[in-house]
Amino acid sequence: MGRVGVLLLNLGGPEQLKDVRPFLYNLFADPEILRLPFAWMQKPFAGLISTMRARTSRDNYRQIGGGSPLRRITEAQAHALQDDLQAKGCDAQVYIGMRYWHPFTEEAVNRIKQDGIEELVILPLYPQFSISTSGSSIRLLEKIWSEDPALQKIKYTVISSWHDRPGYVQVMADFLRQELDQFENPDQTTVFFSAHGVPLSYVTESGDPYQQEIEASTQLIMEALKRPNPHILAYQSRVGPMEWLRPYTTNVIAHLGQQGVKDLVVVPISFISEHIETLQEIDMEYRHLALESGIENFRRMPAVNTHPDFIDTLSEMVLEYLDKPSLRFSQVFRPQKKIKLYPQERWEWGMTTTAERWNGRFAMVGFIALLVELISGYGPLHLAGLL
Ligand SMILES: C=CC1=C(C)c2cc3[nH]c(cc4nc(cc5[nH]c(cc1n2)c(C)c5CCC(=O)O)C(CCC(=O)O)=C4C)c(C)c3C=C
Ligand SMILES: [Fe+2]
Repeated sequence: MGRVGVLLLNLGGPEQLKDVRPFLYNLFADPEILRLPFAWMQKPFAGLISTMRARTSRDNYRQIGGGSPLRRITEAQAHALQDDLQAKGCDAQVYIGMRYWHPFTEEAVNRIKQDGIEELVILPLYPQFSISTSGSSIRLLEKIWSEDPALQKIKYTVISSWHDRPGYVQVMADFLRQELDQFENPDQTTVFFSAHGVPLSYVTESGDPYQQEIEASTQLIMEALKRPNPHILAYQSRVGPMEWLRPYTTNVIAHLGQQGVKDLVVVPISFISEHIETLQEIDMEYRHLALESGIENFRRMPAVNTHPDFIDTLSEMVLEYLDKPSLRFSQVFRPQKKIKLYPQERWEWGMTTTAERWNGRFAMVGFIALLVELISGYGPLHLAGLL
């Protein structure tokens, strides 16, 4: 076996309040997160939306100490995984590649190259695959690989999804059981699985397997729990005006309260590390909503973070994939079709409907450009980095 590397992929999070806007810009500049009909719109829109969201987002990060703990936890996971692999006889180097903040994926790939890694296991730290998370990171790697012949010499494999790995399911069930045992009536407590949402069209139009994988994980965890608790699944963290996967966590919590549910344990199903969605959204916003709605005992299951059983699952997975035939970037799920936001049109001269429509669009672009400048103090060309 040549020099082995493991590349952990994650989203990244702002470490300080001043990082929030540029972090949001990176996130919204990704077409896998925010889909626009024309590529040239992406950067100006990312500038606009990141500026508009920055204040709310900063307030939320302020409430959890002024930044995301994601980097610290992912680094601790990487160290623990490296030690565990070593203990199992595999001398691997573990790297972290974040999609939207430091340490960026590009930095990790440079280190992998410098270290002369010959065999690489690529492991997204999202148990369930989504176009917007693992998919986006893998697309980026595919692009970096296609531009660098030195990388093409590395034997790599991708673990694109691990939502049904028995070790992951078991550790989630064990964590849930421990949390339930804190209640007076553990078997009657309602188990509330809360997953990060995605826009509905990702699933219905692009075939994102995310919802199906979330539902499968939920089912498997309940089976491994071997308890009779009522359980429900909902989706949190909706951003923007589009419809996202339903039901929404906020609606379900309020409804359960109205129905007389008193004991509720929230399981953050799509997260394996603590971050803003667990520490602020669930622990603060949803707790407040639950108590207001009549729920008396509200607890949240902690994320598995660096628990030895979880790290053991990760290292077993890495060792297994080193022995398997490799999964190439091109074999990872791709959207079945790009969402068409605008119908295809054929140009006609004269005062036709098509001309009217295009006039309207150009006027809208001009209006948005004006708004961008008013809100951010920079023109769209500045935000796009062209001036
Ligand atoms: C399974 C995990 C995640 C999915 C699916 C996902 C999709 C998704 N997210 C946004 C928008 C935002 N996400 C933000 C932060 C954030 N999201 C995830 C995970 C998933 N996102 C993580 C791990 C984080 C980082 C958290 C941290 O601690 O810093 C944010 C920024 C925070 C905020 O302002 O709320 C946004 C915005 C979209 C649009 C989307 C699917 C298309
Ligand atoms: Fe997100």
